[in-house]
Amino acid sequence: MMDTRNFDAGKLTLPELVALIEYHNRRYWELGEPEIPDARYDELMRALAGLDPGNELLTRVYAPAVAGSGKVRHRNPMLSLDKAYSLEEVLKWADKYARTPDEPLLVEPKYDGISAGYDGRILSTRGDGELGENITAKLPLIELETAGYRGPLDRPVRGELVIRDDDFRNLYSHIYKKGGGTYKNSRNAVAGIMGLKEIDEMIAQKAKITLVDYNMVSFRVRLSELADRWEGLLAELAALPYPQDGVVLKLADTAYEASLGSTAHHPRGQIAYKFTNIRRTTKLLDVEWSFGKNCLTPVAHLEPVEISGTTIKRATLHNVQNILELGIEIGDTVTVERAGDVIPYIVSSEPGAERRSPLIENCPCCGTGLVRRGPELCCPNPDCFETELQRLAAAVRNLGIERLGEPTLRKLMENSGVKHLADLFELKVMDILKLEGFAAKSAANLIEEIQKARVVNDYQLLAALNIPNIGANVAKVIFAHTDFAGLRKMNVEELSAIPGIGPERAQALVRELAAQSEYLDELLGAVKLIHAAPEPEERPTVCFTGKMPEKRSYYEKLAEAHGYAAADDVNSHLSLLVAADVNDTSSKLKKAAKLGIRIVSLDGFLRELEGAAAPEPEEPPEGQLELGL
Ligand SMILES: NC(=O)c1ccc[n+]([C@@H]2O[C@H](COP(=O)([O-])OP(=O)(O)OC[C@H]3O[C@@H](n4cnc5c(N)ncnc54)[C@H](O)[C@@H]3O)[C@@H](O)[C@H]2O)c1
Ligand SMILES: [Zn+2]
Repeated sequence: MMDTRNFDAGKLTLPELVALIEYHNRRYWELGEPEIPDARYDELMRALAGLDPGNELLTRVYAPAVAGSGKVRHRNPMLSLDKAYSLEEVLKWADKYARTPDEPLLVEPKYDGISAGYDGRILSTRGDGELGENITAKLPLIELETAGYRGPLDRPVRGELVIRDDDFRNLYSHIYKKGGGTYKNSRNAVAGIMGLKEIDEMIAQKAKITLVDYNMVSFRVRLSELADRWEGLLAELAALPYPQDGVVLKLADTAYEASLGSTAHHPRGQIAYKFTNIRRTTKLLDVEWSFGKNCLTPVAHLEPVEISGTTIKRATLHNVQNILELGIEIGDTVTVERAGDVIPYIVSSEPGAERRSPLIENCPCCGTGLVRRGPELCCPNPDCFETELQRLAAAVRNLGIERLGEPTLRKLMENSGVKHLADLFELKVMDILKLEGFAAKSAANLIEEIQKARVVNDYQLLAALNIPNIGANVAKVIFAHTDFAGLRKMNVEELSAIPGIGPERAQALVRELAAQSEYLDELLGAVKLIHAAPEPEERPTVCFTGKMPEKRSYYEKLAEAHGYAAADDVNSHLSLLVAADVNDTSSKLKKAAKLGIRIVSLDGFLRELEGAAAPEPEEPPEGQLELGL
């Protein structure tokens, strides 16, 4: 294979171009790990268009793999967009179709996620443009945003599935995907989450996905004004809290736009201006290992470089595995990406003339030999000061104690013998006054804040134990099934049976609850616990019977996501029996009929969950469903 990164697109032969494009398609769409910036990829596409205008690679529409329940045929194809990389190219496109210099145009954000359509009943992805993937089951996790509305997906719409920048910062940038590593950007995270088969995994990953209507933000501009307003429009769009990789321009006269028709690849009356400056190359000056609550995170120090208006000096390298995979060393030339609001990160590297390894063997704090845990490098010393500080700071955040940041915690640990959360509750105003920078009033306020946190939700306290992958949301799921005393008695098997927990979390919980048992006793003695989670019995119960297209557990989790409790047996307390085949003669069906329990078909139940009162669809050919958009 030729060099896949350093090529001169204009000098490649046709077979070389095709091979390179196919290679990068695979990296981008199947692996979610592009090796080159989009603009470089599009250089290849342009070269191909020059050499072989009829090549089918030019018109093929791709989509990331998602876990759906079947194919959906779009009534109107969902196409891609033609691309431009400069204002000149945009103006050239507009001049071609404008009927007068004042032709009205719409300027919209180019949302960077997965294209999807909802017809009021079925949610599907773009897929290859004609056949999409049915992802209706994921509806409960998706919120619609359109002009003046944010809420459940309750109307037909075509738009982009994205993770809002604020949600990404809060939820996803720290989440580890299956098999290690974090989601590097919002687009990868949407694709990753939508690729999960089990809805409980999505819930456990706190999936929060927004379907933005393409029309939600749309500036109307005359062609004659476009050049003058261009920079201002870009700035205004960039300030919106959505991941974007460009700007979409459309002819505003929809009838005229439609009359121009489409190529097999894109509508003629629309074009995407793609940002090209989200990736820059610079030099890796050093790697600093910063402490986290469990492990060390490598942070790259860079020769300052400007990316879309911001000077970047640091970028995350995620973890040691990522460093090894990138083959990165200090002194290398690195490509840095800053997409949306995400912490800048390094995409690739080229060896520098003088290079040295960024890896370390001993803890920079306590000198203990570091160990690998999955993709991470961790200090195994339970008394390592910096690690303890991070764990305490995380616990303080979980309890929502205000005014107690890392610098103050550091001083408290250094001067007042504080080690754990429980020690904080023992602090007196005098202890705070001893620290530099505290007056009587602020010391008293801080103590008051700390004391307030003694009344605490059980899920906050569990999250404060810093057990890997057991955050507040997962803890809430657990306490919907048990309380703290119950939890401490549960074994791996019982815990794994809780939807959304699974064997790995269950093992970590059992191991850590035992390891931290003494500390936990002390902590429980110091706080007043609130058990606010709903009792499972209060929820309507549902039982499933018969052979279903997906695993039974899948439907149970879906039901649970809608507030049902799943039941294994039919008894008089059951609210609902869902049958794959209502005409079956299973004992569950007979029993339910005898007890007068409501029985519904699986399809009927799924529709109830979606809240759509649409009539039973006619059986479509080859299991394909028609999408009415
Ligand atoms: N870097 C790589 O190695 C590599 C490899 C393959 C593909 N790619 C990138 O993927 C692109 C091809 O993907 P694509 O065909 O999905 O194109 P695209 O995603 O760049 O643009 C088309 C899509 O934009 C979306 N869109 C967002 N906002 C919109 C709005 N306001 N109005 C209408 N549509 C809107 C729609 O989903 C539409 O299908 C290439 O141009 C390239 O940039 C990169
Ligand atoms: Zn250490």
